[in-house]
Amino acid sequence: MNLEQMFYYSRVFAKTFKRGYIQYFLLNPVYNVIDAKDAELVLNDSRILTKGIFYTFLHPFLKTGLLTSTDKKWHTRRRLLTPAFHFNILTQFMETFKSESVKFIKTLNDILEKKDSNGVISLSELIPRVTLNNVCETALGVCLDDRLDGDEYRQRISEVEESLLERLKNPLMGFDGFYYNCAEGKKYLKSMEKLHAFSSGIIEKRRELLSKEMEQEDMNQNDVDETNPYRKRRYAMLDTLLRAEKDGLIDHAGICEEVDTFMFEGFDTTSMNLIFALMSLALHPDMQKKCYEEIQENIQGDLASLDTQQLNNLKYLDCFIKETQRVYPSVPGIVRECTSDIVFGGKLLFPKGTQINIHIYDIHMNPKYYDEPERFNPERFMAPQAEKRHPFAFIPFSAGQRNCIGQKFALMEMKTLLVYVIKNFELEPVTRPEDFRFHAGLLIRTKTDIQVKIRKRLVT
Ligand code: HEM
Repeated sequence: MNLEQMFYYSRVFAKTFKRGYIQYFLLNPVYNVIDAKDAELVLNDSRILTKGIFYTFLHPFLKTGLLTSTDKKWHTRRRLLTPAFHFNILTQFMETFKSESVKFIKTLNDILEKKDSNGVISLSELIPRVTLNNVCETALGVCLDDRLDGDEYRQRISEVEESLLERLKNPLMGFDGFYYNCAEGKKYLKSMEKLHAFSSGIIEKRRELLSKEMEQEDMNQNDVDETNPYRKRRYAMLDTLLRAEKDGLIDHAGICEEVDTFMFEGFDTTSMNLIFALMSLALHPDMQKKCYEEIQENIQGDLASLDTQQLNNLKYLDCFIKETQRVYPSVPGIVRECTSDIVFGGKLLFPKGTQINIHIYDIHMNPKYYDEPERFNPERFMAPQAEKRHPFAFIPFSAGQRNCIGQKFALMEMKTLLVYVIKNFELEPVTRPEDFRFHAGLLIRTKTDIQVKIRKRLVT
């Protein structure tokens, strides 16, 4: 079975079985969750915080950073890193999100000015550059340049994903002994070297910048939060880790695994979400118009003073992004493993080793929670419809203790870019959902290049 068929048959199973169903992977039972009630039981259960076997395939790349670690290590790291995503820190990132958006608008204008331009742009090519720059400049505090080539990094990430997908296609490849002796496994380890060299370059650069900054500031006097002088000041993600290293709370290897994790989790997820949001805006001119009018109503003047409060006032845009995440969830499924025998609701026994595959995609497409689930309709996220819905029927960022630590970051970043694009351009469709098929993988993927046509917006 190829990866497109794998994606397709998972959907067929969901429609056929309606509640959960069981399969086997590498001799372990896999319980497939396609209902919000079951997802709630699993995601809220503190006995099931360990990630599934599939995540061990990522260990040579991410080692055991926040995404892949478990037990005490995960708790300690999550506690250490949570303050780095506090609202006060995120608001400081607005300036970067805005300047990256300005650069993106300039790129689009340059494309339009080219003599033979027909205004068609490849979102799949352009958007990942913006999101990788954003995560590097904010969470990691480093600008990409010739020494740190973002295009090369993205190329290596695609190779890693391809090698990992080979393991999904062929059950024999699931066994480490077999995989790492095959050409595919060797290629995977080779790509690792380049990726790790890239993240080490980032850490080295930030270490240099930080020590200069620390020399300049009087730590004892300035190391407090202005809003509460009794609390320690918060730092962005990599600075938090470098400071924790000084206090002996993490070592260099630990910092490397977290930087790899945040780069991997932080840019492609947001890219896919933005790509499908822009495609959906192009496909639905009426919704695009509503977003534009809302922006005009709430954000007067130019966008230089755009702030988080103004973004929060854009209620329709928020629903539009949610609907994009429902129909095109960047992470279509997540897997947990039972590390002991677990009984659910007094009747369902999951033996130790059971993999629990939570199909976010199928939960979002479940007609029990969404009328005409295939129809793209942002209004379904407005009150009172949204309030009546099961809270686990919409889980693009997962939920419970191991939910996405970067969700507020991602939403702020996406809203900022969308406001800039909608204010400056009108979008027309080029790629339509019927032109592509998804394939199974870590993220929602299609082989088709996703394109839209842009036209400069005439201010009326
Ligand atoms: C639209 C964008 C995003 C989506 C849809 C998304 C989705 C998710 C999901 C579903 C998970 C759970 C994964 C699992 O259990 O296997 C997750 C975890 C995680 N995400 Fe995100 N994510 C996004 C953006 C980000 C960003 C921008 C960052 C960092 C800057 C980030 C960092 C992480 C990390 C570190 C974890 C692991 C958390 C833990 O296990 O404690 N994500 N994300």
